[in-house]
Amino acid sequence: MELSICRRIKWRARTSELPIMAADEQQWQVPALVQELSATVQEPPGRYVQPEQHRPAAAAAPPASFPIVDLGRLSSPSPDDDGGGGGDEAAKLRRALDSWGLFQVTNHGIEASLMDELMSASKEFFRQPLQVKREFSNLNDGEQFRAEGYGNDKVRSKDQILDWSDRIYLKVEPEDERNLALWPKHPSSFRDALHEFTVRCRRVKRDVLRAMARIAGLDDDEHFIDQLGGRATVHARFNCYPPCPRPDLVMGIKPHSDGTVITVLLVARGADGLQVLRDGVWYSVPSSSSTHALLINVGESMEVMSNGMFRSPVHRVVTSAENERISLAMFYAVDPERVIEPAAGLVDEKRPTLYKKMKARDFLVGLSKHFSRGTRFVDTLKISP
Ligand SMILES: O=C(O)CCC(=O)C(=O)O
Ligand SMILES: [Fe+2]
Repeated sequence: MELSICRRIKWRARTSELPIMAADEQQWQVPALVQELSATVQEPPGRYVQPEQHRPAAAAAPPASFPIVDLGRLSSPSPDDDGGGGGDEAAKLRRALDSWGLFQVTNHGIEASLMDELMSASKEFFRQPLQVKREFSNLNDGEQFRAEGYGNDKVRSKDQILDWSDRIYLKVEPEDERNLALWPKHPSSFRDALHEFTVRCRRVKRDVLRAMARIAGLDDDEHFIDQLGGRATVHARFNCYPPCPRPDLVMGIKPHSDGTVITVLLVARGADGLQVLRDGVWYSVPSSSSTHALLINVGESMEVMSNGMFRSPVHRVVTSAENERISLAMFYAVDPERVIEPAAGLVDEKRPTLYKKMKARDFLVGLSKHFSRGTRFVDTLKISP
């Protein structure tokens, strides 16, 4: 009884933006949940307000040529194949990789109904009362942070500007008892839909990585897939961006590039807000819900493995005063015990090794530090010519 009251008090402290108290030095590490703030405040608290130079000014309109790749055609080479596999689609993918590092895929074989079901189950999860969501909190005993679970990202310093979003972060592969224990049990459709989506996404990842190996000119189509290793991890990150009374002041997620090999992104119907940086300009990524396309973006591990041939794009999410945004990012990462390094086939006299190699486990540690600062970890691995 004592213990449960104590936990409740800690949790209450977390749900309102209390001033930092000397009596509780750790208070700043446990900020409010943004859903709670969204329902109660007229102005975002100071910790969420970006300095003027980082606020989201209006983004440029998306160019009409934003890349869309037909995955079915990409993975079944046609007679007019140019050697890159998948004919026209491979050429489109090559252009997408050279330009944006981010593209939509259609004809990916995942039913629209499964995608819709997973998005509605996620919405339903976030809509539940706090005490239900709390069962999956990413805080042990209300204060000890762990990556998996429901809540905020780790707060690393008192002056860190916080993102206007809450998230559920789950390890979906390897799918074992320990990881499954952290998956939400409510709503009842959540687990089944996530499991099914995880299984169906494997093929999407495989086909994209094969096509990328061919485009890179590697002898072995399976190179990038093999580099993931036997104990490769897949994390699912469900992002919830509640409406913000001042979208001009905050970031849903601050600029970052993903640390993955690739990320597969599923966005709920009609949810705008994702932007990608190119040549110093922010572009809105078109919302793809009507076509049930998936978005794919190159991660920093791939940037290293391809020796800089495929660049990982910096992206961010801006919020809206009216609409909530829900998205799911599936992060495909290298087995933590393996080393991430440029493919030997992509290193020669003309193109020397551009990135230092690093054990995937250490890479992850570096990444999470840089994520909270809004800087690119992969830049620290660059070898100057
Ligand atoms: O919500 C989105 O569309 C993007 C999310 C994202 O960039 C991430 O989770 O890494
Ligand atoms: Fe991202």
